[in-house]
Amino acid sequence: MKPLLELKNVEAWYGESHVLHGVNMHVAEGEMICILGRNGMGKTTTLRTIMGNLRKRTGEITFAGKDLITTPLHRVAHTGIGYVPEERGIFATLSVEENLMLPPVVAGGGMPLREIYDLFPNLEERRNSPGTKLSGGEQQMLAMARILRTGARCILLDEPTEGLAPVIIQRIGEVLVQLKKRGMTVVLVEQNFRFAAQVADRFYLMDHGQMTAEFPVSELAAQMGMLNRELGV
Ligand SMILES: Nc1ncnc2c1ncn2[C@@H]1O[C@H](COP(=O)(O)OP(=O)(O)OP(=O)(O)O)[C@@H](O)[C@H]1O
Repeated sequence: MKPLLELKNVEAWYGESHVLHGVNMHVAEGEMICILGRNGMGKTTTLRTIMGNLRKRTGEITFAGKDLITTPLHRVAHTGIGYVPEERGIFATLSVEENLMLPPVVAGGGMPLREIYDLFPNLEERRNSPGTKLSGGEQQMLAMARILRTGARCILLDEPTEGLAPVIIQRIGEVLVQLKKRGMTVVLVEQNFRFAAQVADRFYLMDHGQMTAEFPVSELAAQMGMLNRELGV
C-alpha cells in the first residue's frame, strides 16, 4: 500500500546552512511514528520542511498522492496535513474558544467543536479563559485541538510533552490513543523516550540531517543498546 506521507532524499537549507542531507521516511495511513534524535539533528527542520516553511529544499515529499514540494505554502494545510510547533502558537489575548474558531476549516472532516470538547474536557471548562491564563498543558491541548478542527488527517507534533508535568503528559498520551483509534496519522518528534515508547508504532533515529535507523515498536527492546549509545536513554 502506498504511504500517506513519504519523503525521498529530502535536502533542506536555512539560507546557506545545509541542514537536511537526504531524509527518507514513510508513514502509512493511521500510523503513529516517532522521530528520535539528539538536539540539533534536524527533527524540527524535517517537520518544517514537510509544511513548506523552508522553501529551499530538494527531493520528493508526497502527501495523499500530492506533491508538496510544488504546493504553495498557503495550500499545504488544504491537503489535510497540520503542524503543531513546539512553541504552540496560542494567541495570548484571545479566549480558548476564539483560538479554536480562528483558523478556518480547510479540509473535509474537520472535527466539530462538540467533539473537540469531548476529547479535551478541560478546554471546555476553560473556553472563556484568555490564552495568557492557560497552563502549559492546556496550551498544548489547545494547539492540538486547533489543528484537528481545521480538518487535518495527519498531524505533525513537535515535542508535545516538553516542560509538562507527568499527569498532563499521561493525558496527552490518552488523547493520542483516541486519535489513533479514529484513524489519525501522527508524526511525533519527542525527546521524552518513555512517553514515545508507549504510543508510537515505529521509530526513526535522526542523526546529522538523515534517518540513520528505523524499527517498529516490537523491536524496541532489541534496539535499547543502540538507543542508549545514541541518545543516552
Ligand atoms: N532558523 C534557523 N536558521 C538557521 N539554522 C537553524 C535554524 N533553525 C535551526 N537551525 C539549525 O538547524 C539544525 C537542525 O535544527 P533542528 O531544530 O531541526 O534540530 P532538532 O533535531 O529539532 O533539535 P532540537 O530538539 O534542538 O530542536 C541545527 O544545527 C540548528 O542550529
